[in-house]
Amino acid sequence: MRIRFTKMQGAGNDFVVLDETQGRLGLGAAQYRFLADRHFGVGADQILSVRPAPSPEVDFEYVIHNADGGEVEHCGNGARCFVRYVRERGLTEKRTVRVQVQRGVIELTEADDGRVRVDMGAPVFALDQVPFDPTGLTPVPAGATPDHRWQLWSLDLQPNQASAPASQAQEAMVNVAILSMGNPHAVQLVGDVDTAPVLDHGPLIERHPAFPNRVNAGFLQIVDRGHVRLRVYERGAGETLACGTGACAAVVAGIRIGLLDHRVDVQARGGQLTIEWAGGMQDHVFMTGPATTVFEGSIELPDSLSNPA
Ligand SMILES: N[C@H](CCC[C@H](N)C(=O)O)C(=O)O
Repeated sequence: MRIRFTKMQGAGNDFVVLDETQGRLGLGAAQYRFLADRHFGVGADQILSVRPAPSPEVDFEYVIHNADGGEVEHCGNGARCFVRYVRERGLTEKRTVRVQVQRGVIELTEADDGRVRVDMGAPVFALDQVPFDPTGLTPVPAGATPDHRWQLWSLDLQPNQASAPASQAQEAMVNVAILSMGNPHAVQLVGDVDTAPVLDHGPLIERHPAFPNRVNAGFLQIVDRGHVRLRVYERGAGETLACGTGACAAVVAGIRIGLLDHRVDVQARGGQLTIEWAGGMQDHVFMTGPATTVFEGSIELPDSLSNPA
């Protein structure tokens, strides 16, 4: 089957976007993995599907699959590309678009300067909704350091000696803040993102048994109360050049710990995002950033992929 696609990126987080407004393509995990494959397919961190509104309250449905083929609840950088896509293709004239995602409804607005502002919804801190199972884990004592005003958890990163190469088989204890932006995040403070063990510890955190649905692992460097640097080892995709929900989770964690103001510029490896959160448990998080169409194309999906994965 040959399908058409649009390649897009938001701060370097890249996507294959599929127009399913005229009907479903009926793709499965193996076909999403193929599209995301940077050698045999198109190459992307996530695959975004644009679908018709499932109810009169919204304008579209937005479905996200990670590079590993798994469907996920939310994608912030993808949301900005979504609104750029539907406006560029004339699928809507609206400047503010309401979109149904797995976690609920989000509002996307294309600003005059070409950036896109997304209402990312409220963060979720209830551990069972992340989900996160603290059984057997050690809570970091609140006040352990002057800036720890929020419960962090110590994770024991026992690499699987059998699979981890000797260079990576380092035991480690990391203190993480746990929250959800619709998708799960574990954020830790580091002194320098450039030297943080993102590729060593990222996979160990992603698959830590305390996260029944796995987790996105954020490495947050505080520059000052209005500026941070961030790297994210994403669930189902590995380290990406930017992670929108990860930027939201990291800034929310920094504000709750008492280290950040309510509007923060986040410098990711692929670009800059601006995150705003007033700090109330019901307050929504707002993200502003770029969205770019890179190219359009078509690709033949091998018939062998159509068999159930
Ligand atoms: N890897 C994420 C989904 C994509 C999130 C990220 N690309 C963003 O911009 O928010 C997860 O499994 O929850």
